[in-house]
Amino acid sequence: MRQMTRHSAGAPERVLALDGVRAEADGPDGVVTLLEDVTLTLRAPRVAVVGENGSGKSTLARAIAGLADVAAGEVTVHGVDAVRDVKGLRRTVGMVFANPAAQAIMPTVREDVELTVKSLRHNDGARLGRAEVTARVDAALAEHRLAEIADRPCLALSSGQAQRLAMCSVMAASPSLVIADEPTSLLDGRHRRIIAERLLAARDFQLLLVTHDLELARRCDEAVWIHDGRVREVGPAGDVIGAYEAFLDEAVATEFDA
Ligand SMILES: Nc1ncnc2c1ncn2[C@@H]1O[C@H](COP(=O)(O)OP(=O)(O)OP(=O)(O)O)[C@@H](O)[C@H]1O
Repeated sequence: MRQMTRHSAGAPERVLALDGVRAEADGPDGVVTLLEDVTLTLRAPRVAVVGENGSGKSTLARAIAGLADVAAGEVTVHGVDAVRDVKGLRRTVGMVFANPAAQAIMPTVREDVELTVKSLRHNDGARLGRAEVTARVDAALAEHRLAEIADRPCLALSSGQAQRLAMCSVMAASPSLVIADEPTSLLDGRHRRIIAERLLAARDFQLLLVTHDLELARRCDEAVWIHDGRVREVGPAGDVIGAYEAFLDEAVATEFDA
């Protein structure tokens, strides 16, 4: 098989860097700041993002994927300017959203995966041949245990099946950064473990995993704790998750003492 342009050969070093990032949104009472002064340099292959509800984790993920209003600062994803180079970013980043129902574009499962595979190019810019597209789609469907429901309408999928399809379509594009926002939240026990193992075992992309599953987060190499729109801690996953758990224990204890 020929080398695909989106695989890592000749790709820049996998560094995810944010420098002084402020993200904003238009609220009912004017502009609100969702992230403030976020500066991070992440080189680890698997990075977890943790923090309480509303702390800014999804906003951080969206800022890296070019989907948030970055009002100040720089975001660089594997050498691509994520604020200005939308086309380059599309080739580099794959994002699995927290709400997978919003992610499927095409009528059926197979067509949705096929849409992604058809967008791939060989190093020389050539499109994939029909047989190659079919082979890749079949392989992706089998890998994500979707082959049996390949011809089912996307709108008829259960939440967990939709989440697996979202993951399959994203992975089929061979992005060098996969951002997964709560990718296992809707899955049953078996598929939660399968998807988690696959994400953690992967070596052909950098993973940014937004999760409330602290056991999963602990298994990443590095972690970022977001608190109130700012980076509270960043470092080895065990250390950061330990500090976050201690914070949660204290918060819960205070709640019951009051
Ligand atoms: N468009 C918007 N307008 C106003 N506020 C917003 C907007 N988008 C997000 N927010 C607010 O920004 C904060 C951060 O949201 P975000 O979705 O990033 O949190 P999160 O850490 O991912 O939370 P969760 O764990 O609940 O998914 C929240 O208080 C949210 O209500």
